[in-house]
Amino acid sequence: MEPTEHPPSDGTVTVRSLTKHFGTVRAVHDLSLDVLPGRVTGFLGPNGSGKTTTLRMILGLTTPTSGTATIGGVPYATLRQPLRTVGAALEATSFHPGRTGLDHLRTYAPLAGATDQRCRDLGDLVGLSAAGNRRVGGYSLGMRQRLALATTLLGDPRVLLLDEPANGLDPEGIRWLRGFLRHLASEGRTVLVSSHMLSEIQQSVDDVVIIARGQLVHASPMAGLDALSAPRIHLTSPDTDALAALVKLQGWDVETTDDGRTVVVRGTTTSQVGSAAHAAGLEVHGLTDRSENLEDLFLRMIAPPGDPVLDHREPGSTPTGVDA
Ligand SMILES: Nc1ncnc2c1ncn2[C@@H]1O[C@H](COP(=O)(O)OP(=O)(O)OP(=O)(O)O)[C@@H](O)[C@H]1O
Repeated sequence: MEPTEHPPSDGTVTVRSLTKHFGTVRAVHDLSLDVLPGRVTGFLGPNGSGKTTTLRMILGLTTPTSGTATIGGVPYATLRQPLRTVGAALEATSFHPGRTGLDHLRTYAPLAGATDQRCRDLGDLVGLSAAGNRRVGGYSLGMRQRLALATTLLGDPRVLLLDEPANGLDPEGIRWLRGFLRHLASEGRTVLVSSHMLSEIQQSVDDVVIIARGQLVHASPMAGLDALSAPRIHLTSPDTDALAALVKLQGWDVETTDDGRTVVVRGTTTSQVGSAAHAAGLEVHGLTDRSENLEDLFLRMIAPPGDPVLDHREPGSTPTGVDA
């Protein structure tokens, strides 16, 4: 490797108030986030939520309406050796069908300063060694994804931006990808992986950024999202204030809904709350386990405002910044 143009730790991707309008379509709106080195960050959102547009703006392929995106403190366009700094895979279909996988890597190798040996090593690394001499036109979608990944690594970049890399991979392939992304982050790289499915990436990411309709709805370490989906019990009572005070006294997390009629308790079970209320002589009219799994939580976060089924937001919930 030639000397890099930034200190090794400086692979942070910083997005500030990034906005993109395509005519009347508001693709990305006032988006701010930090993607940190040494971690895998999941960039989640439903179809059309603005993930690809954001990645394209980070890569200087789409001009923002307003806001900034930098890599190691500078815009992509001003990087001296972009392919040695950032490896990006935006789609897995733009390969010449007549070329072999290995020849595809060889075509891009000079731009990234990679040797022929590195092309062969990368083919092996992504599990394409046997297929390296076959024409890409005959590759499955999963094989194309592996080839796209190998291409992003040609310049040994510090930052990887991967748009839906799990698309088309079989379960074994997804498991392989998880380990591979973790390995890349353990080498100190910044790894940003987009997906529209939480279940696809939840086991492989350290941090999670969720967007919907072009806007940030949640950003935290994965553990923060796990904590939000912790058991949740709803209690109704003629005296919610006394009930909330009792629950607080027990050391459980408590919130009261905006209408003041329901106390939401976390970190305990229905029987424990019921017993505590009974022992304190408090009247309880309703005691319901409203726990939700991670997928439900994700669906609720990305639901359109006013969705009758899904839009029952947490009391006091607001978008947060990644605070790892
Ligand atoms: N070049 C363009 N011209 C007009 N509208 C666009 C353009 N590119 C994206 N959009 C619109 O911007 C919005 C965000 O699209 P984008 O592709 O960024 O979403 P995404 O989250 O990547 O979706 P998916 O998961 O389906 O790939 C969509 O409404 C899309 O139709």
